[in-house]
Amino acid sequence: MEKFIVEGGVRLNGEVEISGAKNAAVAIIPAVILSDGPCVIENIPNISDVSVLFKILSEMGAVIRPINRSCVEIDATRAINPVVPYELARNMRASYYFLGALLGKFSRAEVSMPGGCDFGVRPIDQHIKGFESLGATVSVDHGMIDARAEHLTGGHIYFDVVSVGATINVMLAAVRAKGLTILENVAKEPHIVDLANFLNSMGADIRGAGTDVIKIHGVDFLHGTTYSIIPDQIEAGTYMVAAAATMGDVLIKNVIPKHLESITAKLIKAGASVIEYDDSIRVMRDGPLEKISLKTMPHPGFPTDMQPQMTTLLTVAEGTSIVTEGVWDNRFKYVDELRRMGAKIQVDGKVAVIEGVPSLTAAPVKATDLRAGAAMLIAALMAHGTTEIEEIYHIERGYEDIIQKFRCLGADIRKVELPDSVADKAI
Ligand SMILES: CC(=O)N[C@H]1[C@@H](OP(=O)(O)OP(=O)(O)OC[C@H]2O[C@@H](n3ccc(=O)[nH]c3=O)[C@H](O)[C@@H]2O)O[C@H](CO)[C@@H](O)[C@@H]1O
Ligand SMILES: C=C(OP(=O)(O)O)C(=O)O
Repeated sequence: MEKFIVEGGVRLNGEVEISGAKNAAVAIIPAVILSDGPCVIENIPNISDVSVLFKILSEMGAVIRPINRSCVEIDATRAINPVVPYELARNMRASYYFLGALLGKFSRAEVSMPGGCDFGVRPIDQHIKGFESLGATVSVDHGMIDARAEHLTGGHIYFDVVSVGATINVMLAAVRAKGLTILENVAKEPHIVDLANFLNSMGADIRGAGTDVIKIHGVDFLHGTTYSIIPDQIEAGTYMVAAAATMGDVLIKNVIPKHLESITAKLIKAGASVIEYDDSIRVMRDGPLEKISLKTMPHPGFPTDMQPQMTTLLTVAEGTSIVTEGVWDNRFKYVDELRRMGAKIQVDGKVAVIEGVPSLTAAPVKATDLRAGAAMLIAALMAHGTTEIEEIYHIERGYEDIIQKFRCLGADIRKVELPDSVADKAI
């Protein structure tokens, strides 16, 4: 068992470099299957979700050649087995992008139901609706999703809900389909635009990514490409909140400030100072935190993947803050962990009412999911005393070198590995 041990109370100070975006990387890596040539992908984050995707690709017959720490060449042109093994796919959400990519290339895909963070039900009806509109037949049996078609043809799909995953999956399937596909009510997140840019760099014809309507003219051939993934909006936002939470002064480098605007606006409202540069952003705080209200929304609204970090910051704001989760039904599970640290939070369905306390105190806590884990780290940095965080594998799904990055900012954090026998006795 591995844990993080954090001594709280240090003001973060210095510079941190943001890695490539997890949620763009996990779409772009499966998308390489669509290419008729090898692709070089730069700015790949070194996180466990990416390692799992590489394992899946290798098992399917692709050749992955590391060029340096954040750059690989992927040649998926050799025999690709259109079945994604259950044991790997169920570990993460984005494994289901192999459905769209395999269907788009071979008109056949068999992929296990995906895993990912547990926010209650995470349906895939909109993905299925999209595939069916392109002419595929989809069935779900024994935990495997089977999608197949004679050949895919363009379709007109109006999504019932704005879904990042469905937008990406149907885009992948449509890129080589015959004719025109129109997707309406699509997600507009930066990673949607990044995937479209990647596919277009291989010769796809996708227009409108980043707006509500995406139009895709199917093409017969996609050539290899070299492409650099955008910086991670959520990793950057996490360090922004950590700087504000610890009364720090941190320059966050390799970011796209436009992607951070909704986070910047809320931090300023809560009492932090934020200065934007071309590709970096500086966050400072030397006064008290003030209560705010926020609601998470699809992009360009405040991102749900920043909700736990921001809620954690507000535990020590003066007054009562209100955070409404507008995307997921059940994304406040981590609140019980914050309560162990002295936070005063009442949750009623999708609304959390946070009554600010003067400070948090250290306690043993666990990461209940990826961003909840990041929130525990922020809480631990704010708290008096030594906090131990368990189940850190969630955090490692999406944050590259998080310990080293926080240490460079002055944090006192270490990772310890307990032999299972010691861990068992401790339970
Ligand atoms: C790998 C990845 O990129 N994960 C992100 C992606 O997840 P993911 O792509 O799974 O999230 P979606 O955007 O699809 O989900 C948004 C909402 O739509 C609903 N829905 C979704 C699909 C569907 O077929 N039917 C349906 O009803 C969901 O229950 C949820 O309430 O976007 C979420 C919302 O920004 C983020 O929290 C996740 O970090
Ligand atoms: C929820 C997230 O990821 P996933 O969809 O991969 O579980 C996330 O990145 O915060």
